[in-house]
Amino acid sequence: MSLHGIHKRYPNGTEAVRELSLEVKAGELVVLIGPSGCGKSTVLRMINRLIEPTSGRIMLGDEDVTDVDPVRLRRRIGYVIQNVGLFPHQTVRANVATVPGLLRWPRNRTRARVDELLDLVGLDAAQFGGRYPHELSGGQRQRVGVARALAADPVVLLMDEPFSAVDPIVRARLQEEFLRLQAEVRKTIVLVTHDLDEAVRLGDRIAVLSEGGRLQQYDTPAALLGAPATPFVREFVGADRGIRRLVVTPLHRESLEPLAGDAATDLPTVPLDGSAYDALAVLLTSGRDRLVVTDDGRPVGALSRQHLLDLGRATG
Ligand SMILES: Nc1ncnc2c1ncn2[C@@H]1O[C@H](COP(=O)(O)OP(=O)(O)OP(=O)(O)O)[C@@H](O)[C@H]1O
Repeated sequence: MSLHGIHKRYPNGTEAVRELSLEVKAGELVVLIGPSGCGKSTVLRMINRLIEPTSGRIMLGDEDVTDVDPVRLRRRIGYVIQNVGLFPHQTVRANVATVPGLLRWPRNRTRARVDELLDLVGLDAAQFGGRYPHELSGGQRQRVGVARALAADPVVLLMDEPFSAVDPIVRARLQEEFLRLQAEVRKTIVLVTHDLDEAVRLGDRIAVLSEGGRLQQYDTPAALLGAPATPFVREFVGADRGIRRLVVTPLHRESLEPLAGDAATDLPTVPLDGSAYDALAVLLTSGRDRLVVTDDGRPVGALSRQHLLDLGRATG
């Protein structure tokens, strides 16, 4: 999908997006981030034409979305928003079945798809399928929202602050689950957030926008944190970017310290396929100074708190 010089001027004269071009590769998760009012939601809603661009083109494959009937377009583009927007008087199953219903799928195909999706987002269909939204927790509602957006196998998924209405612990879990889900479905996703940690954790690439939808940098999380392209980005990613960079720093076998008898102790462990940030989190929550790194359950090396903090400094 690609945006070509899109521009939005609202009737009151606000230039929400002056001119933005962006290419999103198939199967890639791109995060739009920037200060409040910089035009993130406007960009997202132009993609599914809840808002009409004043000028510019948005291409989905080789089709210009401004040539497509907006209602049909929205059936091909999943949309997840902050407070989910589930239909309150419909059950979980009926909510997830919304788009297949509009597309007039046969009943048994819809039913199978709904059960498959509830399973995919970690909700037991037998237990939750018949409930109404008010009978769910915030995190469960959010999962139903994601299942509903994926129901008709959309080409693109748009997500506007999808995890911000839940508390930080639930949010972290939803983010984890969502990463696993995305590894399975590999959708082209554009996600808006104002949370840099979320952007770094979820994004394949991050687009940092400043006022008027101006693109300051479009890069991988590691590149963005390691080499901010403009003073605006440097300011935006902030002084603690060394710590944030740990999120995208893998635990290389070569960077571990030798075990030296640690394996026989009760030190906390972290798997080798975790990040340096996971390791630091384990240390900080356990209050220990050292941990053991495991591969397939077997100890392969150790890491000290100091070593991890040095890693953050060296890469920041
Ligand atoms: N319907 C509208 N009419 C006029 N101006 C609008 C309208 N919607 C948004 N704006 C203005 O357009 C600009 C961009 O708004 P937008 O909601 O896209 O920003 P955002 O980056 O998503 O903000 P936030 O992070 O606060 O949600 C803001 O200055 C906003 O006041």
